Order: sequence, then structure tokens, then C-alpha cells
Amino acid sequence: MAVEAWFMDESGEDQRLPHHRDPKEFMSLDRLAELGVLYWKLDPSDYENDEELRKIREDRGYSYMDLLDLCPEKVDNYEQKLKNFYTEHIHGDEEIRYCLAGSGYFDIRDKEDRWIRIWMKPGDLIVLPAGIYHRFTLDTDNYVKLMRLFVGEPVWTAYNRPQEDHPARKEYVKCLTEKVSPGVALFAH
Ligand SMILES: CSCCC(=O)C(=O)O
Ligand SMILES: [Fe+2]
Repeated sequence: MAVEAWFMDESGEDQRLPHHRDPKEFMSLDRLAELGVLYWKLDPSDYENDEELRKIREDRGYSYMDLLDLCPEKVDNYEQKLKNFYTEHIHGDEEIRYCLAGSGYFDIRDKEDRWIRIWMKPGDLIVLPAGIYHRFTLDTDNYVKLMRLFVGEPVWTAYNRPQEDHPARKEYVKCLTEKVSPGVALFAH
């Protein structure tokens, strides 16, 4: 099944809960693509020898790769990191994450500034375009193992909202308003 994404409710309850609206309002992959978000479903069981992943990395220039095992034993400053991940921010580059195990939520803003929650499960690979406001949280299962990909030397710097004058933000907003797919416009060579 394709990735599940939905509009969030406004409640201030535990961030690890699903936060569905009542009734539930799902969002299609097509509409995620309109926001410049790319998605693939892969087989994570043998990711080291996966031809499909190799092809995506080659096509998009994702030369850098590392693994992030998000549990208190393996991550320094675990609590602080989780807090930072859930603070709304942008990056100057794409954010590329591939879920190998566990699960978690990427929240992104749509054109009307509403939160869309994307439920990442094993096999889900997503690319968030540079300049899109987003955040991340674990879900109630409390564990995720993610592959991080990047073009060249990685830069993980997060710029917390507001960032309307950041070049990547300006470019992203421009693509949205011109109704050009940001994924294409920003990253076509
Ligand atoms: C746990 S990876 C996702 C968190 C995030 O948005 C980031 O690392 O910038
Ligand atoms: Fe991020």
C-alpha cells in the first residue's frame, strides 16, 4: 500500500498520537507531489543490494548515505534531538529519508499552511524539497531506523520558522505559486 498521509487536527495532545481529523481526511500521493514531495515504496529487507535504491541514488546524485537508529541508547542528546526534529523548520537542500524499520511521522505544510501528517513505515522513501516547512516525530511505537541520503557532503542545518527571506524558502514559494512542481523545478539539472 502507498504511504498514508492526512490532514491533522488542531489538538495539542501528545505529538506521537495520529492526530486525525474527525472525520478522517486523507491526502493522495498526487497532492503530495504538487507540494514537491517525492515518494517511493521499496523493499527494505536487503537495502544494501537493492537495485531500485541504487538507481534512485544514481539518478538523483545521492552520493552520501548514513543510518539513524532513533533510540535513546544509540543517539547522543536523544531528548534534545527529538525536540529539535519537532520544531518547524526548513533546510537549504532536500531532506531525503528512507524508513528501514519502525515508523514515524513527517509533518509538512500544504499551500494553505495546514499540517499534513505522513506516516513513514518500512519501505517508504520520501524526498522533501528544499524550503518546505516540516517537522518529525516518532509515533507511539517509539522507534524508527532511517537511512539519510544527500547530494555530496551532508548539511543538516535546520532553519526554524519564520524563514520567509531564506533563498530556499523564496524559491520553494515561487515554484508553488507558479504551479510548477518544486521537485522538478528546483532539482532539474
Ligand atoms: C529523524 S529525521 C527527520 C527530522 C528532520 O526534519 C531533520 O533531521 O531535519
Ligand atoms: Fe528537517
